[in-house]
Amino acid sequence: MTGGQTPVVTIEGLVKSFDGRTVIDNVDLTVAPGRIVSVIGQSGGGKSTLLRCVNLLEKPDRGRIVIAGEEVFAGGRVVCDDLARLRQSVGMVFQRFHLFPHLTAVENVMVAQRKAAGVPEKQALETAVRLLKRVHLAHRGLAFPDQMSGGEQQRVAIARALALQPKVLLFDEPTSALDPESTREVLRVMRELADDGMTMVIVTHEVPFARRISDRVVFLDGGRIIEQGTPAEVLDHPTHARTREFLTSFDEITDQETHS
Ligand SMILES: Nc1ncnc2c1ncn2[C@@H]1O[C@H](COP(=O)(O)OP(=O)(O)OP(=O)(O)O)[C@@H](O)[C@H]1O
Repeated sequence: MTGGQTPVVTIEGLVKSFDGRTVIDNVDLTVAPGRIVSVIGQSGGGKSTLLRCVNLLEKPDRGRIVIAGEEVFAGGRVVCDDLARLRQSVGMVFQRFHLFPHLTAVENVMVAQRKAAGVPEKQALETAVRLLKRVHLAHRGLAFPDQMSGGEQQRVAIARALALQPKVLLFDEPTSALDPESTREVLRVMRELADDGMTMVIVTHEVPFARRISDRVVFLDGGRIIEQGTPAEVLDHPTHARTREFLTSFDEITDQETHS
């Protein structure tokens, strides 16, 4: 339910193929303001491709995408006249942080604001300092990426995305390259963003985290949404055999880790 508010993300009948192989197969998805949607599923199920289509890093074959009321893809073509502006509205946090290695944390958060949004230097600096504080990195502003842990780098990447005042943040497995301590730090920041009302779509293998944070969980398999619902519906009472299989394999991995 969107409660009458314009959805931040609307996807209708999305189709994407690579080399004649369909990897997103007629997907519909709506994300209302302030909602957290987690997308789970087996490797290769199309989760990253789905996210990358939302901000048109991948061009879909068919379907319709509307971001905050503005149609950006329809009738098989991009209808957004300003992709840079779209990518400000639709922030993305990747598995590997993609920071500039020759820039400090502060500079990494400033650079997108300066280049993409033309923000004056003083204002970009103030925003960077404020956002590094928000991700609990006030003390690391002058560090370069290779002097930071993976969790610190990922939090800088989150601050960088926030600096462009996105309407929605897309997270593509943000913790899968991190150790447990770094994972905890990043998940804490994501939970705080959720508490502050940020709209988020999260592709994750962290099922317990998805359960805690999400309003809705979507199970994507073979490019199709097999089922979706509240975390309790999808994770505790899955109706589809593929979802049950996925969750069982996940439980087995967790058990092995717990007992090793
Ligand atoms: N640029 C590309 N060219 C060709 N095939 C691609 C491309 N990107 C993705 N694919 C294929 O599309 C399918 C879906 O990939 P995708 O990365 O979206 O899945 P995923 O669910 O995110 O997987 P994972 O959990 O392993 O990241 C895979 O079979 C993948 O090999």
